[in-house]
Amino acid sequence: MHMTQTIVAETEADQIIEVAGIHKTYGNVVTALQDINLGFQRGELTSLLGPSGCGKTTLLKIIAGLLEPTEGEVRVHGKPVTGPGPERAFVFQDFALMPWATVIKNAAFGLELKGVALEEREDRARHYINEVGLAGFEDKYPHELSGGMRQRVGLARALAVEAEVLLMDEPFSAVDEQTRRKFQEDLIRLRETENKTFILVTHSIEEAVYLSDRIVLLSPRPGRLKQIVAPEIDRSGDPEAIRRNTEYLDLIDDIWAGLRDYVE
Ligand SMILES: Nc1ncnc2c1ncn2[C@@H]1O[C@H](COP(=O)(O)OP(=O)(O)OP(=O)(O)O)[C@@H](O)[C@H]1O
Repeated sequence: MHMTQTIVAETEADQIIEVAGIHKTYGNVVTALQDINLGFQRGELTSLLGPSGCGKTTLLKIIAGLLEPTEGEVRVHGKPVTGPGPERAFVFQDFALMPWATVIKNAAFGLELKGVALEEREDRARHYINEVGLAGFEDKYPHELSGGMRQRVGLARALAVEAEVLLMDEPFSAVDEQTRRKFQEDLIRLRETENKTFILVTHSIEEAVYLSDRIVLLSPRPGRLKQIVAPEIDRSGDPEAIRRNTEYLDLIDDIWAGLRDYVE
């Protein structure tokens, strides 16, 4: 009895985001999401996975407060979301960097908006530029960087404002395979060192299994919760060894078998 109470208390304390009874209809015609109920814990990386058009991006934008649900609500620390907030940072797929500003200025931009003084914001931005593996590129401009590097600047910007929740829409889609792998490894490390809550949309089963504490599988439109999978993969070793790990490969097969019904 005592133990049960303790567990409940811890769960509530660590739950940052609650998605309650979300429905989303676009223009009274397209039902994108139906009856979505989910909780997100501190320090956990969740992937939203499902067939094209099932509402993954819609759900992410509703959590971000960029889109209003037709029914239901999202609560952050128990408070209903009415728009974007400082505890949630959306890392845009198209990077949303200012082309005329250097990496450090771009990374510090969120802090500038918050009114943080120049020296402090550049110190913090520098710290996160380092964290995302861009040390030495502080004075470069976006056009001098590769797609993957620009994406890292976006991530550094989100980390610098000290948002608790990082929302990423297909963060690895626009980069080559090598960059993608490196970025995935960095994200696993960041999740451990920063204790942030990551919610990301992906199309890749491999990526979801490789990165996630939890995978939320959505059904085809209207997107409903199909299954929640919690991969128990030991990620402490060599990243290449993880990709050959039988548990990792079996789980990919299982999820693929479940999704296959929809795509065939
Ligand atoms: N602004 C909009 N107006 C009307 N319909 C929309 C709008 N945005 C999205 N939709 C529709 O809602 C459904 C869900 O879209 P959403 O982009 O959330 O799916 P997704 O799972 O992220 O798709 P994908 O994997 O292809 O990126 C789709 O059928 C899409 O066409």
